[in-house]
Amino acid sequence: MTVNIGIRAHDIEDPSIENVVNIVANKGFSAVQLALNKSLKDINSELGSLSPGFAQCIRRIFDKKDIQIAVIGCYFNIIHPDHKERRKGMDRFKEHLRFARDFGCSIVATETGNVQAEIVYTEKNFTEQPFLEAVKSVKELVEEAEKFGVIVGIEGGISHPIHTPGRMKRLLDLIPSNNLQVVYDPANFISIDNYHNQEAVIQEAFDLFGDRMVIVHAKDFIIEDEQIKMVPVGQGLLNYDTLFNLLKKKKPYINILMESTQEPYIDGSIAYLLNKYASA
Ligand SMILES: O=C(CO)[C@@H](O)[C@@H](O)COP(=O)(O)O
Repeated sequence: MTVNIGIRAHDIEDPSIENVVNIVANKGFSAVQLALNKSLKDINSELGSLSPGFAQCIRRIFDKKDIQIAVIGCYFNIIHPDHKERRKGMDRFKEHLRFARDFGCSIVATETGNVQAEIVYTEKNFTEQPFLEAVKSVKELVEEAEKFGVIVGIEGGISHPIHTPGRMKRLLDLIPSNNLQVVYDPANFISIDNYHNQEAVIQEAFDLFGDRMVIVHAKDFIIEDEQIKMVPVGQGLLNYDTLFNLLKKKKPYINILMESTQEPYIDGSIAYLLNKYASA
């Protein structure tokens, strides 16, 4: 079975988007996660700047090399303590939703923010209030997505209110819309307390929201100074055998997008993923 391996575009360090697309294609990737403000640094993509023409221009660059824009990354703090900042982020994300189709893409993604302005690990994120604020923000984004027939992709992680598979399931149940789906990053649900049982955490994610996974992020982790440290794919402890055994059955051809993996590790990480997927 073909495996759809891609990469986060700004992990390819080149100021020219044309060069980035060439590199992505030459490495055999099929798709990217594209963050406009990170991959198009010399083009204004701030709020109010997008248009079908903008999107089609970018889309044509990727189409030339048959590279899919699988997801548009528009990560922001959806529960930012400064409500002006939060509103700016909400409006910018909604603008991305309006023009996603013109990029040839159906998914715009974000994580669920932080009680602090900066995204840091704090258990204050795990209380009920930040969760309910995250639900309120996601609900508003999903209402916009429903108007344009596109998808809000929510990614979980331990530095956010949606920090466990259980919390992700609660969010999905509280916003019963098919315009809300999951960007599943298994490494993001790994903590210093659960990494010994990572297989159970991965299994729980598939049990609770496997059918709602639309993108998978591939990275890896090690334990350093009693902390989780993200490392390039294949250089850590993430159990890709467990992950791919479940994924291959549940979600054939899903986009698996490498993250936190830059040169000189990219080719080695691709080979690792292809080998693990083939043997799953
Ligand atoms: O997993 C994570 C971060 O935990 C990523 O998906 C997230 O970094 C993507 O955001 P960026 O577009 O790289 O800012």
